[in-house]
Amino acid sequence: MAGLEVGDDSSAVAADLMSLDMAEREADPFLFVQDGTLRGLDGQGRLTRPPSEGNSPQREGSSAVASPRNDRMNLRMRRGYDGTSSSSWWRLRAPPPFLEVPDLEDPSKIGLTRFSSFGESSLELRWEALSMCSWTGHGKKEEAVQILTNVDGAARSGQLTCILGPSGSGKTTLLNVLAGRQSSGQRHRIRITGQVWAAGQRVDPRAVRSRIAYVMQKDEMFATSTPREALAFSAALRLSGNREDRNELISELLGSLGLLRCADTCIGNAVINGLSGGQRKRTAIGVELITRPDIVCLDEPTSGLDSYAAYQVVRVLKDLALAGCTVICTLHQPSSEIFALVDHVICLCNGRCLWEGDREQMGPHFDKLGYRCPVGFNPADFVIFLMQTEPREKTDSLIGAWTNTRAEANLSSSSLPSTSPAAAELCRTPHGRAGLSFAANASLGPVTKSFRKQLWQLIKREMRAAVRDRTTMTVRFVLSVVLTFLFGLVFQGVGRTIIEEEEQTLFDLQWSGLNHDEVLAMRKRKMEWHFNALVQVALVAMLSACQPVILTFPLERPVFLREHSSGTYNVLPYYLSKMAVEIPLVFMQSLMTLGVCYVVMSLNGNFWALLGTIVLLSVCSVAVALAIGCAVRQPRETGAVGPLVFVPQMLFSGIFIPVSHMPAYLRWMQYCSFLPYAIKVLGIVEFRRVPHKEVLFDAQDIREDSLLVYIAFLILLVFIFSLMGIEMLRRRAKHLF
Ligand SMILES: Nc1ncnc2c1ncn2[C@@H]1O[C@H](COP(=O)(O)OP(=O)(O)OP(=O)(O)O)[C@@H](O)[C@H]1O
Repeated sequence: MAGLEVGDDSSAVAADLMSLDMAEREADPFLFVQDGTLRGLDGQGRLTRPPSEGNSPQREGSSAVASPRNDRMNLRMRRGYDGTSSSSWWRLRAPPPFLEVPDLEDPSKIGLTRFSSFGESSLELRWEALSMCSWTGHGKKEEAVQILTNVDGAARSGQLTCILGPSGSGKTTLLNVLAGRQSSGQRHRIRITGQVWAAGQRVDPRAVRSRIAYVMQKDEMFATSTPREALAFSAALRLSGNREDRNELISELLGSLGLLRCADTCIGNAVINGLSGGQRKRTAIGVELITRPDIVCLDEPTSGLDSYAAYQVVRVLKDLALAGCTVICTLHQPSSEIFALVDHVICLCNGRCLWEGDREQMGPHFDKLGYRCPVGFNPADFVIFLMQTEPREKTDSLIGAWTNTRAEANLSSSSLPSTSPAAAELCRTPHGRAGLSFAANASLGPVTKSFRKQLWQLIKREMRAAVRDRTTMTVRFVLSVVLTFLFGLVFQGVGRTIIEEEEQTLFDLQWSGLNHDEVLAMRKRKMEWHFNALVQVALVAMLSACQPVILTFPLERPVFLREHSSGTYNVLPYYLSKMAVEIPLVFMQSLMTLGVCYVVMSLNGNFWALLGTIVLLSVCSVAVALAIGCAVRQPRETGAVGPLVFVPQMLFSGIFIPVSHMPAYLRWMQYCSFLPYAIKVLGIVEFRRVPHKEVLFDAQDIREDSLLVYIAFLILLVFIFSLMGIEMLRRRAKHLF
């Protein structure tokens, strides 16, 4: 933004404004002075917020109103600078354009104004002798892999702590353990030992992880949501308080993260155009910051970003730390600018701590050990390079030297944390800026919302995604239309022919030169064609219902896992929301498919009964597709496993060979196949009025009196596949952390 320069004739005012700076800019995100320039007026040019109350008694009740006039502006400040309460007007030079939105994208101009609602937590996180061991292989081949060995360290509030180290040194593992996101135990074949202390008390990070925000390396978010919607979703499900307070917090976060300009742009992904990498990362951070956590852990927040975008992200983290949070992140290769923002460094090498301390101390420490960082070199690069290029014995001796230094320091220190076994509640003490500027939001605390609220928020998001995701919507309906027309034209009028022929007497047909057996054989053949037409309708319904789920669910699953791990919602409402949005969509698809086929193929059965069957079949197909998406280890496997499940459905549909003619040991598979049941129901509805239908029914193993059993089986399979999906999703979520 263009600032307001204090004119030469207003040097006294400049001095006043400069003195105003320190207190004001901390209290009011829209007012601070930098290099003699008043910055941060709102878009209307009004300074609407009073300066901080309580910081300075003589400023109580003061206010400022600014208005542009030509290239100058008048700033009137009603305040008691000199103990009086007089009103004064000062002329300030205002370079055009004056009415400009604050440039929150520029970190240098935001500085201390960010995260004003984050109160100071004065929380120190310490860890001692953290070790993690994992077992791989089985039996004689079982092997223990030591991933972390006796790692000590600390991270303080108000500081940006960075875990540095080469690839595979254990940075992510350490961060996961500290954030309570590392599973352990017999089942996971992982053992974690050591102690973690927060605010002077021993804690199990897993028990307090709702107070620890964790931003994963990959930005897993709904591509069709905007940053504002993503934050609103997170706030609606994770915060108490009323909507106004939540909206205020969201606006503050969007501003603090520099996302105001793109707040209403889709986040996007590889397929959908959207935010830049840096904006996406800042959105991911914002989603986790919504609960205003005490501790924020970020895994490689700069990976995949260009140097400036990476700088912007780390600048945000620095401001978050300055606002009072304990911020810990892993960094792979920080640039000099980024490294200059870091306060505290933990160097990991082969799962062990090589050094830990304030950034300024890093150079002198290695210098003392004979490793001087050349002038102009990035110290972070220098140390990482050192860890990778020095022989193992050297790095081991460096680690040993650091361990000894630390042990000596510990012996001489009497400030060891208390050993109370009770898990400390990681709670923020609202004082300082938090109390001043965001008192209204004190009511916003992290909560778990009711099942109904979770379901409603999830359905809203799913519906938005379904409408906005044009590609999937196109695939959904174009696939149905193309296949429907193709099959419709191939089987054109198949239903009418059979009825017309039924109306002819056998006698009439025999006049055409055919004998009785030939007439019956011809009728049977035509009935089979008619039946095959129904099978094709069912196939179109089944494939067009499962395809969009197979396309989109694998991409969404990591989002679910992230949100579930942060306690945003549970498995059941998530699954039900997917079903709740899919059912109306498959209903429309089925209506379109059957509507066209009914007319073009001249089908005879009751339209609504046929439609009901097609919808039930489609829902079953969706449930199976979801179950596959939940079951596979990697989302991309869905595409390979899908055909394995859907192709055998056709085998048991009776078009190729009746089930009764299949080998006995394969026949059980028909009970797991939903397509044959749907086809049998369709057959019964469609051929109800057709004479000699028994011939077809016998060939296809269809029993007219079992209609309700077939329908019940279909409904049962929907439930079974849904339960399987829910259970597998639950296991996946449990296995993650
Ligand atoms: N659950 C596990 N079982 C076995 N080995 C593991 C497990 N988790 C991590 N490791 C191993 O521990 C080492 C450290 O992994 P980690 O992901 O923490 O490294 P990193 O420093 O974050 O690497 P990068 O910078 O490449 O992400 C690696 O060799 C990894 O293969």
